[in-house]
Amino acid sequence: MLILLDQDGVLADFERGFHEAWDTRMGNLHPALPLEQRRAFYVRDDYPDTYRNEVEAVYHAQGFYRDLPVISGAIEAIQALLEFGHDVRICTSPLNQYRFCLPEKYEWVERNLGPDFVHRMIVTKDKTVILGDVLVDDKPSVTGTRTPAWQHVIFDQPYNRQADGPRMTWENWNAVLGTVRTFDGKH
Ligand SMILES: Nc1ncnc2c1ncn2[C@H]1C[C@H](O)[C@@H](COP(=O)(O)O)O1
Ligand SMILES: [Mg+2]
Repeated sequence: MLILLDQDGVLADFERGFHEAWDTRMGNLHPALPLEQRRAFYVRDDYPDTYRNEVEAVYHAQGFYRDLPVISGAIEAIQALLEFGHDVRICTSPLNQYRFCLPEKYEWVERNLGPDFVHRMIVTKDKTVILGDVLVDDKPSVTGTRTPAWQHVIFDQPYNRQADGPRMTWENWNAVLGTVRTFDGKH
């Protein structure tokens, strides 16, 4: 299978990175919301409007994307997927404020998956134009200009539990991906 893996919220722990950076900068005024209480996909939508600039300043800051921790189990699962013979690519959308986000996404992949994996990165604002059998993504609804070729498998996070469809974690990935149909109609 051609497997597209989203980066933030699937491989890189955006939530933990945000939580720690927010508590360092702003914790004395408004403690970070515990992950289990996050409900909106965009973190800014779970904080009071008055803090919108401060929320954005956290993930616009230099070093934020580069230093995100790895989601537990992701690296081992990718190695296993490659050993099974799957074609694994990272499919990620940069922020419009791309100055630090874009190069740091590449740095993150080089640091955590090795320099060869950088060749497997697909950076796009519209994931629906990318070919694949499956897109594993934490966003509850991935939309764009086309009808996607891939099947969306939701990577389980507290803020996407309202969405229907197959859900994956780095514990159950083998069973969930086993249910995905490929372009040829084969499992
Ligand atoms: N939970 C989020 N809140 C705010 N912004 C987010 C969140 N998750 C991702 N983003 C931003 C930052 C990323 O650069 C892009 C999407 O990245 P992707 O690798 O496609 O998940 O959106
Ligand atoms: Mg994501």
